[in-house]
Formats: sequence, C-alpha cells, structure tokens
Amino acid sequence: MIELQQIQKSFKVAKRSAGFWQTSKALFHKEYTQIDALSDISFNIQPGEMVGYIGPNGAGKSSTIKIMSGVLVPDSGSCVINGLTPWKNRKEHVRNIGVVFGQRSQLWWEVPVIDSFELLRDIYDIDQAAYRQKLNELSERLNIGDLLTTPTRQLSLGQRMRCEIAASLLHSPSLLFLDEPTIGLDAHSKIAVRQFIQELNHEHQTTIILTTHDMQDIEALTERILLIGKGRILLDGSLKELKQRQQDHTQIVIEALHGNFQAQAGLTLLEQTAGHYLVEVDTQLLSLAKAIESLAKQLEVTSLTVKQPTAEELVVNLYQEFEI
Ligand SMILES: Nc1ncnc2c1ncn2[C@@H]1O[C@H](COP(=O)(O)OP(=O)(O)OP(=O)(O)O)[C@@H](O)[C@H]1O
Repeated sequence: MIELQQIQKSFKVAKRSAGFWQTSKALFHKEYTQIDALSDISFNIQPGEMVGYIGPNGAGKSSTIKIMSGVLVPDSGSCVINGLTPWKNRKEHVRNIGVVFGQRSQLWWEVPVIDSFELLRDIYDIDQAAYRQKLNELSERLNIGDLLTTPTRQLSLGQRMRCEIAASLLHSPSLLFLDEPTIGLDAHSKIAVRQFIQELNHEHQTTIILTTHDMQDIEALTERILLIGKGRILLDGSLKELKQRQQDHTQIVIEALHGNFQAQAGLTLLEQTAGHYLVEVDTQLLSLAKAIESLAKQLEVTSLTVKQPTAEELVVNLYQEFEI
C-alpha cells in the first residue's frame, strides 16, 4: 500500500553572515550550504498497520511525512501510496489521507470549530448524510460535542488536539499521519488520544503512521518501529525485538545482608553501597540463571530485581549504538 524507494531530499540554505561587512557582502554574493535531510529512505507499509516513525531531532521524520502527504517533492526516489504518487496526484491523494501536525493547526483560529468542519466538508465534497454520521461518531468518541461552537483560539491544547484529530478524519481517510499528536498534553488527555487512535486502527483498519518523541505513545500504540537517522532507515522491527536485541547486557539490583561479591566472566559489579549491589550480566558469556545462582552463593540476598530497560532507555541506547 505504501512503498518508498530510495527517497532523497536535500535543502539549500543561505549561509548567515556575522558582522556588518559580511552581511553587506552577502547581499551581492549569497553563499549556500546543502542539508542532506533524506539520503536513502526505503520502506513498505501494509494496509491497517500502525507504525511508529522515530528518530532524534532533525533526523528527517517530518520531511518524510511531508513527502508522503504530497506537500514536499523529493529530489529522487519513488513513493507510491494506494497506487498514487502523492506530489503528482495530489488532489486524488488527499482524499485518502488525514494529517495531524501536533505543532500546527488545520482549524481556522477565529471561527467556531464547526465552521472549520463545514469548510472541510465542502473542500472534500463530503455527502451531507455521510458527513452528519461521521461528525456524530467523532463528536461522541472524542467528546467534542460541547466544543463545536467555540472558536479554536479559545480551546485548551487538549481540546484543540481532539478537534484536530476529528477534522483530519471527517472524510474517512484510509491513511492517517500523526506528527507528535500528544505533544504538550496532560497525562489524562494523552491517554484519551492514545485510546482513540487505537480504536480507530482496530475498528476501521485505518493505517496509521505516528511520529513522536514520546516513547509511551510508541509503547502503547505501535507494533512496528522504523528508526531514521543520518537520512536512512537504521532499524525496522518491533519494540519486542528491540528489547531482545539489547538484552545482552542485563542489570540486576540486589539487596543483601552480607557477603562478598566476586567478579567473574560475564558478571561485573557496577555499584556497591551498604548492602546494595548493581550488577551487570553479559548474557553472551553467562546465562541469567547461572548469574543469579552464582550471586545467591556469594551474597545473602534479601531481594533481587532484574532491571527491565524502559522504552525511553531502549531508544537512548539505540541512538548511542547508531551514533545519531
Ligand atoms: N524547508 C527547509 N529548509 C531547509 N532545511 C530544512 C527544511 N525542512 C527541513 N530542513 C532540515 O532537514 C533536516 C530534517 O528536518 P525534519 O524536520 O524532517 O526533521 P525531524 O526528524 O522531523 O525533526 P524534529 O524531531 O526536530 O521535528 C533538518 O536538518 C532540518 O533543519
């Protein structure tokens, strides 16, 4: 359904000069630098998939989303979505997609939300009956019924985000791009938005591509992760695979009454304070079971916890591993 092959995109930006003479010179001789935002992006996404597109700031996530939604044209490579090339078949393509940019609004600021919705109905030429039905469904699911007559500028961030999501879905797209949909939301609103996204994917089989720095979004929503860095896809797999990949070095926290820790191949003491030990096991050299058995012999253990890295730590480790 979505197929990107060797997408490349560079931006030419004018060099900024410091000082009066340099600035005056730059008026006549502009110098440019090239930013290679995307060097070689290739991936496939099947209908109904929910994919997390992650990577550090400036990695190229938004640029990829812009290319897939047809607002940015790549320098080379191909992108085919539902048989269409987004930037060549824009009119047809936008009927199949919904886009939510957490940092930008698609609602008219000064007018009541419902007026923006009606305008979108006209733009997408949605049949009246279908529009009414969709509006009722979205109002109920996103709990925005009471907000429809309020001008967008008077909404809180959480209220606005629910209205933005509704706006992107009025024309029932089969593909939804969500760029930082929970940014700045409180814990309660985040959970409500995540729950809605999950239901949308399950009930309507909407394909969802989610860009976020919030690893709880990823953990709650996506089976599959695409990691972008240095303009390339560095990893394509599930969060589970990612965890397994990083289990070579497992940490164990031990509280012990007394004893004497003895280092051995595969077992390293990272921290020790009165009765508290933090040990790392290299599971390539020593199995976790053998490590625990050995520790139980050396120390009079009162509690032992195998530390599971959080999704956040996993990603930090990945960024370090790929030096991005
Ligand atoms: N219109 C533009 N003109 C010049 N450079 C651009 C433009 N858009 C993006 N870039 C550059 O391309 C690179 C990728 O930017 P992009 O916004 O796609 O990254 P991102 O992964 O979405 O980052 P973030 O997580 O910070 O939103 C960055 O170096 C950025 O400065």
